[in-house]
Amino acid sequence: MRYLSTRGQAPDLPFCDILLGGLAPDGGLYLPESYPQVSTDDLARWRSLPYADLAFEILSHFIDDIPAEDLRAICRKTYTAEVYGNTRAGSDATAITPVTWLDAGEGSDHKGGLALLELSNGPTLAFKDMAMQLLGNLFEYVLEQRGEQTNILGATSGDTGSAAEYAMRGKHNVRVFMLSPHGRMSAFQRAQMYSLQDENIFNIAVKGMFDDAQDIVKAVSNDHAFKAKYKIGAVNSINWGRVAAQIVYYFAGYFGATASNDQQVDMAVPSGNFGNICAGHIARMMGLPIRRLICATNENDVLDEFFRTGVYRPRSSAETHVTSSPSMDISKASNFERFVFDLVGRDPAVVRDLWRTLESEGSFDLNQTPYRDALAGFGFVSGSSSHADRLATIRATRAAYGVVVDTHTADGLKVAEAYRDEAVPVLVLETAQAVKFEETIREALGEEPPRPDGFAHLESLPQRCEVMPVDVNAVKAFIQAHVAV
Ligand SMILES: Cc1ncc(COP(=O)(O)O)c(C=O)c1O
Ligand SMILES: N[C@@H](CCOP(=O)(O)O)C(=O)O
Repeated sequence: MRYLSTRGQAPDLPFCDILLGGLAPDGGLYLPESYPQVSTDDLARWRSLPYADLAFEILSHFIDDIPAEDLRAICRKTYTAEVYGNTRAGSDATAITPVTWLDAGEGSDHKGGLALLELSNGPTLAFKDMAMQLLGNLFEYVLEQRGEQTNILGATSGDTGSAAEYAMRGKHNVRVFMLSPHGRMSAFQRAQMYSLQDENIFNIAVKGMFDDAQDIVKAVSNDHAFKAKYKIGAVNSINWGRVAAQIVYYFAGYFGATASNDQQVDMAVPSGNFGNICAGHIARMMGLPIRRLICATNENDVLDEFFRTGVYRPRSSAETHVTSSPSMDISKASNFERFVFDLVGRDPAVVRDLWRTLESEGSFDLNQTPYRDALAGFGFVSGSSSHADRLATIRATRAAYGVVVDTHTADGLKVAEAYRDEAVPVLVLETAQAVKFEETIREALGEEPPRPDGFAHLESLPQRCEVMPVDVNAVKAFIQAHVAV
């Protein structure tokens, strides 16, 4: 399998060559040259596989430059009940991504039902662990094979950072430089990252929003000489490896919620950088019977606006709201470009044109183009959720089902309810555990959320972090000072 850039002006490369990088050299994002198609036989065979073996089956369609036995071993080492054991009471850790029915719906096919797909039982209690643990093991494998090192530069709004740092800490051939928005994350998220004392982990808090941090990552990635000299790698979802690993749980969730491969489901996805739902889009393009992908945003509703109106208008950092689902405080969703590439028939010239318009005019409008009608064929619907919605959903979910959900999952549930019907069940992707956002849970419920063992004194650990202005050169200088070349 070879990978091509959404902008069409970069060389096609095999998986291991794009694994360590971020943006393609032409500023686009890598995607497989075509999506593997799953047959009914594949679905039948995969239905009963353990998660690690399902991951191997799916990923081996995308990765043909790692020997099959090595890839299988990496998947089995990654997806264990020990690594993903932070489940809520009663959930089955061996499932890795258990499905919890809130309302089981009608009959054996759960028509009209509502379920959570638990994705946040890994080491940092957010769905980012699902891909990041695999990426850590893949990085280690490929770097060992090549005798190389990498310096990861990432941006986080709260969860990617800790997931990456936990996946990479202590690895001798990887350093992590992680940019986070100063003062914008929850106390738990800050403590998770800033309390790490490992020598290969560097936390940098920039005085801006997530989008400012992501712009710095992209600017460094576009400085090809710096990127090559300092061996800059990526762990954000601009890295194809992240998206590939996230495809797997759409299949696992589908199998967990259905009894036969003739059934359809809706999947509701709390969305920010569009990486998670982009993986769902690709699973659907591969033939997984997803009826609708429900894109749920918070008050930062650029994506919802696009799916409702056909107009894409990213907002500036000054216009980006600071919300109680802070990990989704994103107004320039990187992976949206991957979706648009598919929407415009995979024509990179059209993508280049749209992104030129975006740069010059600040938005693009698909309404007078054939792509507006094409959009309907991709199964997306959308909605947004506010602070008041979030609080009401957290309260209602606790009252009706006895389950405490986090603020992002609450956004997913709120929007899912608006689309729920009697035809299919809807799975809401549970993207984080409530304890990560305990201030808002306390506001909603007047009680502390459940705290898994091992996190008792997290916020009182000593923390270290470098604070910087939003300045690409300052970040480059920091990397230069900490990397010997
Ligand atoms: C808890 C949580 N939910 C949802 C999201 C949104 O996911 P994505 O950026 O892949 O759209 C994020 C991060 O982006 C997150 O950390
Ligand atoms: N919500 C993310 C933001 C970065 O998204 P990514 O999927 O591109 O890594 C976070 O919590 O950091």
